[in-house]
Amino acid sequence: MTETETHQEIIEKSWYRCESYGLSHGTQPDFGDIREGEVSALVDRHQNLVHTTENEVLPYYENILSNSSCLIVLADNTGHVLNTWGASRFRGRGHHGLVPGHQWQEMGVGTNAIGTALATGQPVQVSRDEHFLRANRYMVGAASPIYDTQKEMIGVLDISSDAYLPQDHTLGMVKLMSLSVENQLIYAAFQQDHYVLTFSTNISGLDSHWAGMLVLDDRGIVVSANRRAWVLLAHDLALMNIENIFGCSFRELSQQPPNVPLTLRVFERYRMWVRVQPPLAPPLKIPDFRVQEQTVAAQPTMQPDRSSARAADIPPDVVPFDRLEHGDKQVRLILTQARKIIEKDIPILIRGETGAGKEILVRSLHYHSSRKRSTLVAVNCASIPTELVESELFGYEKGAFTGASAKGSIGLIRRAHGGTLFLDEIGEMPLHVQARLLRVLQERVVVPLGSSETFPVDIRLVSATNRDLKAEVDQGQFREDLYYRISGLNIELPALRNRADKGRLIHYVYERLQAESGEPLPMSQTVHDLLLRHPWPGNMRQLVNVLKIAHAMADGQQLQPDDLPADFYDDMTRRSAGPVSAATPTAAPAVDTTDDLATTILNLYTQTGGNVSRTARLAGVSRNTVYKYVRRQRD
Ligand SMILES: Nc1ncnc2c1ncn2[C@@H]1O[C@H](COP(=O)(O)OP(=O)(O)OP(=O)(O)O)[C@@H](O)[C@H]1O
Repeated sequence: MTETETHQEIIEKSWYRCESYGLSHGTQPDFGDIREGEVSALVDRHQNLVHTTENEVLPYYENILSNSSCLIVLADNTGHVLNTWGASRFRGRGHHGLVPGHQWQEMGVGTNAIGTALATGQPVQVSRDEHFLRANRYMVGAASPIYDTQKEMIGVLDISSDAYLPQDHTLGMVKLMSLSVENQLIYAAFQQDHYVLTFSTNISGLDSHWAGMLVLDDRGIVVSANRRAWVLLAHDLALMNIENIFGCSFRELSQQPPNVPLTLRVFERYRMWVRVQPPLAPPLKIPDFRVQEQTVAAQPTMQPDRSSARAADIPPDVVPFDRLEHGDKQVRLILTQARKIIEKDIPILIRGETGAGKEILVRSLHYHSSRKRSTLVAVNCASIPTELVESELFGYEKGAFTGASAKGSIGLIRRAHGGTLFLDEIGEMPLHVQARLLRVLQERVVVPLGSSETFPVDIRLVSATNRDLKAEVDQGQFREDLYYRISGLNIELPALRNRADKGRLIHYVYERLQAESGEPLPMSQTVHDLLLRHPWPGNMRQLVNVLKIAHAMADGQQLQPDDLPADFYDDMTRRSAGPVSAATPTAAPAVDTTDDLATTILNLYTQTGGNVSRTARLAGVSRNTVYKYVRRQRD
């Protein structure tokens, strides 16, 4: 939505969308069909958000809300209701659909406050006749999205009622409540060991949810900020030094008593009231140059896990360590080794085919290490243009070269200070950059481009490659001394097709996907067999993509072979025509056993109504092979 859009335009656009979804005014709402057991798993995954709303925000509105007949609804960012509070009269109308587990996206329910706020990313009020479906026209709703510090929408807060709601008042209140949830999430994540600076144009605003909020580490670097701060300061705040914002030294600011606000000029212009709250507990270590915390309001998307870290705490891009392996002894061994080594000052080099899960492994390793509170900086050396690799990695002084930012840059290596640096596709690093990296690893200091100053760094280094680096050393394309520096522990992550736990791993990935989409879908035995037999040249990445496509194609029905994409079968045909891949000389045969193949072919043959050509195409075998197995079955 653009800022200039009127309310009427927002509603009209939403109605258009509803028409394009094939809805008509008489359509009955479709709230999705999440099963009862899954509702509690859904709520569990968002317990931080639910808890914060219930305990930190709603009590402040109790007086106002207790006299009205409205219902407060919290939904996640897919429109699933997580919880409701308030009017029992309204709540009593069981048919209204505002109950945990029901999904309020426009696609199923038409224009409505939650769904339209989700679709536009903006607060919106939808009055009775503005609902697209007649079935919803008994109510009025006002909803406002909730964002995390990465500006990702994590949920929606809504006030709905079947009685009259004063429009401005209710929309204003729900906006304020969503800001309040955002602020509370930031507080909860940082107040223990960070400085929290609040600022506002007037002194009374300091206590309101409209105040800007900056989270500072103990050097005065901004590590997080609320949405108001971005609006009020209109600046890229990440990693800025507070001195550059308020023109006042961090020492001075941090020594200011928390209950005595002061006025300062922002960017040497506007005056603001500022208050600084020191950490509740003094920091144990001195972090440096941290990027924005990923833990704030992170939305875990996985099933409850068995690991020591609670699933609800694990960010969505981290696979719990004990879910990386599901019964493959080789993988278990390398995981055990890597977990021990990451705690020592020994670099790890991971070799593995593309998409085998190298980065996922590193994220999990970092997250389960003692450095989890510090930053993991993942750099794909192949994706940075050659001429920029050096400045990106090592940083630069202001004005170090034409086109350099006026502020200078600290570079990715220093960003990982106190944490982990992951250099993916290290084989792609140009030779002159390799020499510079070697010096950093030997001397443990970074010298930015155009500078003579040295900055000490404390990093754990993990590198990854899908090339044979030893061979590259022999050919003079990779420095031998660097090779030995980065390969303290050398591990090989096997290709998916060669993993002994392939079946269980496939199921785990599928379970994650179902949990993410909130739409459970059984998988037919034939699909399961086909997945097991596939050569997976793109490994885990390809598996995830294939499953996502199949899940979308299945339309809520059991996954069938026809739901799998065409190139999935192309791979199988290619494999049956020749060796799996030249890059995997040690590859085990992709077909697990002849029995599996026979079962798959016979199942497909039955499902296609005895169509030999389709069976051959779906199974990735020749027509003769199909005849052979069918005949064998008959005899
Ligand atoms: N153990 C796992 N469990 C669930 N999903 C996984 C796992 N490993 C990998 N994936 C999925 O596969 C995708 C690719 O994994 P990842 O990026 O770690 O591969 P990679 O080996 O680093 O690839 P490349 O060599 O291309 O950089 C991930 O985004 C994730 O979706």
